[in-house]
Amino acid sequence: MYTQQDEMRLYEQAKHLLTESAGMNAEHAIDQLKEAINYADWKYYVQSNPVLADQEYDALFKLLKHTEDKNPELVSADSPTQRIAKGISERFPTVSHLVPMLSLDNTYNADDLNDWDRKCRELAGADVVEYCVEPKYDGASVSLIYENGALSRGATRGDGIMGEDVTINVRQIKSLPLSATLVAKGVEQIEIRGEVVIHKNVFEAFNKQRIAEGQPPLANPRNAASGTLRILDPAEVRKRGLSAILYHISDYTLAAGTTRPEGLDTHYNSLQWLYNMGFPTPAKEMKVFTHIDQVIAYCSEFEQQRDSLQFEVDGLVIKVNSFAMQERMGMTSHHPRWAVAYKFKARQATSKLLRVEYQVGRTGAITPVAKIEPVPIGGVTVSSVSLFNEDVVREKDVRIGDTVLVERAGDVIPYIVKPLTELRTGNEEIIQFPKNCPVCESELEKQPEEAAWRCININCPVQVAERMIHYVSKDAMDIRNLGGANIQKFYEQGILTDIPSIYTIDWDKVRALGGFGDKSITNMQQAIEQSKTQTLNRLIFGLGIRFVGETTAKTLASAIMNLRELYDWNIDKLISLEDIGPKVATSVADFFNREENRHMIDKLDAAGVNLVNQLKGQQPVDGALTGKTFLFTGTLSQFKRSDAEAMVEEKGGAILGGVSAKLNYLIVGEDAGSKLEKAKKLGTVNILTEQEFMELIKSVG
Ligand SMILES: NC(=O)c1ccc[n+]([C@@H]2O[C@H](COP(=O)([O-])OP(=O)(O)OC[C@H]3O[C@@H](n4cnc5c(N)ncnc54)[C@H](O)[C@@H]3O)[C@@H](O)[C@H]2O)c1
Ligand SMILES: [Zn+2]
Repeated sequence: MYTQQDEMRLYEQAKHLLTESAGMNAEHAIDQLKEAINYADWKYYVQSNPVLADQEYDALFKLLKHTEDKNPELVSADSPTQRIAKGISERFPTVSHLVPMLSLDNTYNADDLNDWDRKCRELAGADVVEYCVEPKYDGASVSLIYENGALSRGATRGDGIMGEDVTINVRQIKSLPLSATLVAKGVEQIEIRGEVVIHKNVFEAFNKQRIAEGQPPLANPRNAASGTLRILDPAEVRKRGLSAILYHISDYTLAAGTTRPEGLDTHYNSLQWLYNMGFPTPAKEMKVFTHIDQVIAYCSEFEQQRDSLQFEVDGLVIKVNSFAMQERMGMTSHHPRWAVAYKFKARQATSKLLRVEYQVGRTGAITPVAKIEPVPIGGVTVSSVSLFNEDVVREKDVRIGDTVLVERAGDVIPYIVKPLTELRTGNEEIIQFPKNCPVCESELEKQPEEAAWRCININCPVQVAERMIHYVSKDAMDIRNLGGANIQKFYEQGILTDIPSIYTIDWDKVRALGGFGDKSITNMQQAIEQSKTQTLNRLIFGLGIRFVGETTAKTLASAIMNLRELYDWNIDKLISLEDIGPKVATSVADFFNREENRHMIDKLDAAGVNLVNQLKGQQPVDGALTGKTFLFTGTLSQFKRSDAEAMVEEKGGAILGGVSAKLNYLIVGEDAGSKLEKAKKLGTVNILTEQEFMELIKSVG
């Protein structure tokens, strides 16, 4: 349909229109906009592979609408503002909708909503209009027909008049009832509309799989849902686990002599009515308000929770609640006048990848960072995006000069969803990973089973600084006041050189730097002094041995009396400890074999830092949990893992490093993996949720 040249030209045209359409002659602007929007629609609806971010598309659409409003004589019947997008592929038979399936009008802020409310009340001829507000699910719309109580047809929206008949795929959606007690209510036929969606977790797993198979990841759950709904193999559709949420009754026929079922008077009641029959509707999520101010307040409140929802929601839909009023208000050829979408702040944008920089971390791992043309996304300007490691660069096949789709969702750091390969000119450069450390020039190394290239020079300046920052961090030696910024500064000035030098800081030099008051110096000195008596496990963690996290550090600490004992531990002996596998054992043995590390430990010892396990040899705490063993797995949401472990230990319980016959309790958070599986297989472990764990702790007092 479009050649690659067309694609490149139209993309450039779209970008150009977004920034420079102001001075254009209206007729020319309209032609260009129509062309660009038609192209974006085709990519989006037919190929399920958008080239523009939604807000870019919406901005073009608005521009077209605005230009046409000012020049009504230039509006043509084929304008995207006059119809629903082209959404029909040739894969499925087409069917007509009983009632046109329209799009929604969009609003982006309180002003837009106020305008809409004013128009609404005018059209409805009422001072007060009741509004029903519900989530705008980001998926693919479907129309379902139930005849004599049974699901008889499922269709996509298509162009709004005709859709694709995807009945067989719709039947694979487990949350949709194949039959319902409609006949008993006198309903012979009903058309219900809703959104086919994909759970965020399912989407993530699906994209991982695609990447593993060498395919580009999909841009968002919406494209995944609409793509899946149009796969030709129903078994595959079933496997992908689609869900559906129904939000509208568009048509119904009653059996002769039946009166309208109670509930079919307002939107709110109709969705409750469906819900009570077993249909998945937003019955629990929707809210009714009588004033637009309440609607506006609810919209901004709801936007805050967007990340905690199971499904992607890109806004809220506000609907006039009364069916009689809806009828009076009618629709345009594009959208009903009685409903409007309030769209959340955009999270995606397209930009150009300018170059790649390489950062060196504490363990020497090299992280490629893409520098992109700055773009605003969700309220901040993004110009740097991590590419994580070489594998990710290769999997996504991003190149310098590529146009890339960037996403920034909530607290998640921005990432590149995909390069827009259809826009390549041929001048893009494959990203060449450096062979040498960008800081110290040492040759980089990569273990076959690892994703990251590393600088293994222990004296590499960035690593030295990062190691100190880790050493003082809260979960390690907890030296407050001496944070990352100070360490960086002292290191640059030669006041700090390595971890032991923290204990021999020349405070006169610090004073000479300026900017440090007596109080802040005293605070730092005290915190450093206190760190000398920290427990051995914190010291081991603070040393920054690769693969040694807080839990492994505890395991190691509790196996010894003095840190130097580890000099003699070989890999076999280390593996005999709970939760320590060959990878960790090799790293630990290697660390303690190195002369420079032993030298560092000597210096810490000389500075008075505790190397002894003071807890060992003491009677274990006698508490309600004495003799009981615990392990935490998955992402905990109610408490920090280290705090929960401390609670167990305070009551005499022990933390194990892995699942074995010795384990009594496994506490599972979100996304628990192999440990949970193993515990289930063993059958002897008590598996607790976080809530159940808290109850257990409370019950033992
Ligand atoms: N990035 C691109 O290149 C590109 C191209 C075309 C379209 N788009 C995006 O798609 C939008 C247009 O698509 P659209 O016509 O589907 O409009 P839309 O997504 O803005 O809103 C309409 C749709 O919302 C859905 N919806 C979800 N929850 C709903 C609820 N509770 N009640 C009613 N409807 C609900 C329905 O499927 C309905 O058709 C554009 O605004 C743009 O954001 C993007
Ligand atoms: Zn280096």
